[in-house]
Amino acid sequence: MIIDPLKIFVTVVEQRHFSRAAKLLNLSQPNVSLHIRNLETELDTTLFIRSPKQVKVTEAGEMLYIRAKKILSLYEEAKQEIADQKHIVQGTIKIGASFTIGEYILPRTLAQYANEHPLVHVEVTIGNTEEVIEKVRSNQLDIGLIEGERHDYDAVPFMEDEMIIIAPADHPIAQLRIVKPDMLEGQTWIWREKGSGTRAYSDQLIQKLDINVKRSFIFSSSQGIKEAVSAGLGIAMISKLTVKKELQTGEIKQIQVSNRTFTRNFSIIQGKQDFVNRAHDLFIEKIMTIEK
Ligand SMILES: O=S([O-])[O-]
Repeated sequence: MIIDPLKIFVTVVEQRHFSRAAKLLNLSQPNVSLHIRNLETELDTTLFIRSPKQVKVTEAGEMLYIRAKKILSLYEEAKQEIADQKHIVQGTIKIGASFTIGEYILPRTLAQYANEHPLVHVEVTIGNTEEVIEKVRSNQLDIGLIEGERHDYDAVPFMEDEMIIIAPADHPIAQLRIVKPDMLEGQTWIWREKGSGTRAYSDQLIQKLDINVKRSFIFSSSQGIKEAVSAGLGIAMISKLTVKKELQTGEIKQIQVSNRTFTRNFSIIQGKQDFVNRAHDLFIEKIMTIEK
């Protein structure tokens, strides 16, 4: 089939090396060379300038490479459509999730999804909200699960999340049943890094409550924040989902600010792929129906 030589050709171009390509493809080097020679004969041109260290792609090779990538991608689409017609759910989906979603929501949802669709391969990348958005925008990821709502990326909310202020168990404000907003004045805060949904929410809150921060520390994970608060470093705003256990054990305390509750949404964004497979659609359906 023409697809195999094209796959081999594309791999040699990308690796700039016959033996590296052969290794990646699990073929012998003579086999790879034979396929390339056959292609050259068929097209009556030279595709590579060979040297012992590297191969250089000729102009004709560059032209073929661009078309070969398109042919291979169309072929994958056709394969997927045929499988979809037969109701076989397969393929790969690349999902990006913020830390809170990736560590506290996605594993359970994914376990159910993987059970229901055993032929789907899922790759998960965890990063902060801005990193996930950037990867979806540049098509490195198919789906992004982010914190907050981003109208600029057609984000669709799928779940509400409660944010709370936490303090070390022996902190003076942790001893009060209700804390007035002005009692949060002049505290030491532990923040997530800029770019995270948690940080964006915390910044808005500090602004809204119009309070001064005495000192702040930055941690780039929820785990780091929990540990820092429980060690007595300061107070923090965080998703309640991430501290359920610690609240139960009493290691850290939730601060009730007047009669306020703080909520935000988790949202889903999708890349602009030309072709969306059924595995992808079913995953979106699963996320949209997560038990709240
Ligand atoms: O990981 S976050 O908070 O965007």
